[in-house]
Amino acid sequence: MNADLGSDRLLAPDKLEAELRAIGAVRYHHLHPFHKLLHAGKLTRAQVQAWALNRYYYQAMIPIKDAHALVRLPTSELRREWRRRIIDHDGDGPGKGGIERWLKLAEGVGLDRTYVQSTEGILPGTRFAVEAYVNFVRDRPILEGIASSLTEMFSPDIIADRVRGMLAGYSFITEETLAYFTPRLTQAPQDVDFALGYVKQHATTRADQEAVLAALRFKCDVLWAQLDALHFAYVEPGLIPPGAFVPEGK
Ligand SMILES: O=C(O)c1cc(C(=O)O)c2c(n1)C(=O)C(=O)c1cc(C(=O)O)[nH]c1-2
Repeated sequence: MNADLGSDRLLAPDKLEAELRAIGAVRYHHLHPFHKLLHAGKLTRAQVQAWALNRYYYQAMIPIKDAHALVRLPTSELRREWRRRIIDHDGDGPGKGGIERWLKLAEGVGLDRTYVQSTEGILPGTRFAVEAYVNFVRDRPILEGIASSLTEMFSPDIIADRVRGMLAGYSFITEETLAYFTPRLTQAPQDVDFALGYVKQHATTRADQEAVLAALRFKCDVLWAQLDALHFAYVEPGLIPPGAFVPEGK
């Protein structure tokens, strides 16, 4: 347990940032065994398909989560900033944006677009974890909602590792398939610049700061739980829940 937890002293903003980063170092999903297998080229094509299919649900729900945040931001300036995130994912026209690029990734690993979009085959664990994130941002104070996006502080490193590892490890993966990730390397730092600045400025009591830290821990759990569900169903022990995606040849 954090030794400072009992203290009611306000942390300096940079100390708060350091505490946030310390959470990522021990709880972010780069440490999950499923990601280690994925990035080391050690999964089968079927297991990579299961990952792409389930992760689609996360991607598809991110703009809905961001729309919940948007309505609670009080100024045009703040809403403009948050609106950009929705456009990043939904695009500013048909065939554009992150969700569309994720569908291309899913098709690139051999999945049918309509089946992926239906979300019929996703794991219950994926559905519940992603919904918990959307509901958290809808229901909790906006400061915590913004703080929960701060896992993105840690995503550029894992994305770079993932792209390198998957290109080296799987003959069926091309740079074009992984094109989803390229804009994320600039979008995520831009998201973080704003969200981290907001949190450092608006967490003005120790209780706020603890809530911000708890929000980031919660979000790490959301990401971790999705990979637990994938690992359990498709790696070890390999128990696929009724109704979930069954890869061909399984
Ligand atoms: O590839 C990844 O490991 C990863 C992680 C995260 C994250 O840390 O939540 C996001 C993304 N990717 C991503 O692509 C993305 O659009 C995104 C939005 C958010 C968010 O919480 O608003 N996280 C993430």
